[in-house]
Amino acid sequence: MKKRVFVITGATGTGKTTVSDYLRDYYHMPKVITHTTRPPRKGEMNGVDYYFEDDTSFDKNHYLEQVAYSGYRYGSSHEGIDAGFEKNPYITIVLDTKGAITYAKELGDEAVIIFLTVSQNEDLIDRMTKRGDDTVMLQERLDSPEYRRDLTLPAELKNVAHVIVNDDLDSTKKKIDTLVTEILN
Ligand SMILES: Nc1ncnc2c1ncn2[C@@H]1O[C@H](COP(=O)(O)OP(=O)(O)OP(=O)(O)O)[C@@H](O)[C@H]1O
Ligand SMILES: Nc1nc2c(ncn2[C@@H]2O[C@H](COP(=O)(O)O)[C@@H](O)[C@H]2O)c(=O)[nH]1
Repeated sequence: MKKRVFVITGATGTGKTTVSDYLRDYYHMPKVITHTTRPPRKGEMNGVDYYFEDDTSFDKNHYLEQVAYSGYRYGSSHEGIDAGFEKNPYITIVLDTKGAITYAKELGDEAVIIFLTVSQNEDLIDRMTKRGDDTVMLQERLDSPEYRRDLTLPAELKNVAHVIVNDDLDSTKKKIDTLVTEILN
């Protein structure tokens, strides 16, 4: 059985975590917990949503890739990926588009890249506000080059990523079901 990592990418608020949680809950794909220096949002837990790090502890891990996003550091560790694959041949991870490009290059067709987008970018602000994002951090994020960059499918992922418009969650789940069936059979 060929190993696969389902990489969910796209702009903030497009629903990457929601889709990755769906793959974990309905397809029993272990979710790779990544590392960040960003402070936790309300309700987020260390070891569940992220490994929350400071600059010193962040540097102690061994990363397949790491990025800066809106002023904070994020990275996916070899240890986290290996731990996922020890449990199951199919795993899932949430990454920005820079990370997704690295996965596509490093892992080839072992990485199944799913790029999420929405029809109206304004909806993303609404979603993040409803999610309870801190207003100052939200504004910083909207002003960041990474946020703007991830609104568009990068050239490196054209003809590589499966693009899903996540306006309606039920229809997104159906598209994910079709894709998973296609890849796993
Ligand atoms: N199709 C949808 N319609 C409306 N709300 C949605 C939809 N999909 C997800 N959401 C909601 O939008 C919010 C953002 O979703 P989520 O946290 O999954 O996004 P994300 O891409 O992981 O964001 P980030 O990159 O900032 O972590 C959540 O509150 C989620 O419940
Ligand atoms: N390249 C990587 N991107 C990551 C990683 N962990 C999370 N992310 C992405 O960062 C942004 C911001 O995340 P948020 O939780 O602060 O909203 C988002 O696009 C995530 O997908 C990682 O290890 N590597």
